[in-house]
Amino acid sequence: MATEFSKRAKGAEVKAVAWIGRHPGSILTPAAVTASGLELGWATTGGILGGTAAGLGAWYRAHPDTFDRFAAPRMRAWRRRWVTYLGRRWRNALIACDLFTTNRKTGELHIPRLVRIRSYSPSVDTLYVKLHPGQHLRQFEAKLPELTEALKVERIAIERVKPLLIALVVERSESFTEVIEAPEMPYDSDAVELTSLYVGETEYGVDWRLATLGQHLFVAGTTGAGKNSVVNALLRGLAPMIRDGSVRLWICDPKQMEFAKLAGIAHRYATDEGECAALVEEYVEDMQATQRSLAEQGKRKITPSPITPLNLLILDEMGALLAYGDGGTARSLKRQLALVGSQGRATGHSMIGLVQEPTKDTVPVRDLFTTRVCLRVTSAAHVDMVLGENARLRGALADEIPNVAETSGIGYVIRQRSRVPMRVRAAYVDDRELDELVEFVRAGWRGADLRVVA
Ligand SMILES: Nc1ncnc2c1ncn2[C@@H]1O[C@H](COP(=O)(O)OP(=O)(O)OP(=O)(O)O)[C@@H](O)[C@H]1O
Repeated sequence: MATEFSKRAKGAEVKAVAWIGRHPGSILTPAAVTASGLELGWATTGGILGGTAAGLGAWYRAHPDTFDRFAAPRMRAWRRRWVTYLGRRWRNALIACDLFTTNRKTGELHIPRLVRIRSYSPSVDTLYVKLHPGQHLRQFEAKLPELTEALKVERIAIERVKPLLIALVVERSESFTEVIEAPEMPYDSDAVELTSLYVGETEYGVDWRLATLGQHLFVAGTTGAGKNSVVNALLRGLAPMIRDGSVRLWICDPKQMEFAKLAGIAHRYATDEGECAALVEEYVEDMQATQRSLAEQGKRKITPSPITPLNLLILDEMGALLAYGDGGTARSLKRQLALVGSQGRATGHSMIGLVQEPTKDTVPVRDLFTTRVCLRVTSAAHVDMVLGENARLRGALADEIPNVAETSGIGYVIRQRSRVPMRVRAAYVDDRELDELVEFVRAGWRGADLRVVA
């Protein structure tokens, strides 16, 4: 560095010019407003500014989807940059945490600079930070608890982007502090919306809904993360259709814990590895029979009814089924699941796969699933394995969810259109509400051919 040879620090005017070079908007925006005021008149300029604000307001009200996708993240990032992390606050936090270097000759402090802020969601910001030579990600890692307090945020995670560039993923606040109540069960099958079933809430304070028809759902989360609550919330929403035989449950339950309650209302229910393999085989045969029947009738897809039901295959402990079994069974299971993944959507054969830990055995099949949910996991690497590349960098801090009961059911999904992670919480279905579901279904049971394999 040139400054190593001189005791003088860079001039303030040089720093100011460099700063303006990095933030051209800070000069160009006021300059454009002034030029417009002088050229077009102040009334016209006020009108343009007011019109822009009114336009944004109208967009916000009329089209929440596109506004939240395009405008909100940019406006939020801008506000965070200039209001929340502006100058002194950032500088003081890094000095307090000892995260700077000092020029030995001039005594000048080199504070890592915030080069970019992305604010994909209301509760998470990603801060791209340029390090100075001599600094390393490890120093930041060691100081994360102090930095979290200094910036007054909930949690910070860290990623290396490239040499001398790191990203701090800052979770500003916890969106979910209360347990979300189990959804009501609709009474009539007609009231069930198969493409939009209530599962819980999102960090935006709106319903978190998932489709079952035409979709395959993958839920990852360590033990106690609340995987079952995602499934049970969906099943409560489907209750009348299960009762009427328009939805059939095929359950592989090696653990025989919570889903054991559902054995009595399942079309097929299996526990050990051999039975599960037989169940999946039968499920695939059912799918192929439906394919033939659709071809004969010249139809492209089914409309769920007791004659052509939606068949929901629930695989608990998918990792155990795919990894620990004898090689031959696991291989055949993978082949069958690949068939369901690629062909089941038109025939009304949907899968829900639950895994405790994404491993090399579960990762290949993961791509068969159209919707993926990552609840609390034990390793940072698991997040991208479940949700896709850079999901953690964009704010999916599923490995940072504290390992306490109060966080069960909290996780992340990728928003379909923007590919940005969204923090969600599943509603909690307790034992009594699960019993209620079973009773409701059994009371008016019209599901044909009830047979428990276990
Ligand atoms: N959505 C939720 N909201 C609040 N608490 C929940 C939620 N889901 C689960 N819990 C709590 O967490 C506990 C563990 O949940 P659950 O057994 O569903 O986890 P899991 O991920 O299925 O674990 P495992 O893989 O061991 O079965 C539950 O007994 C309950 O107390």
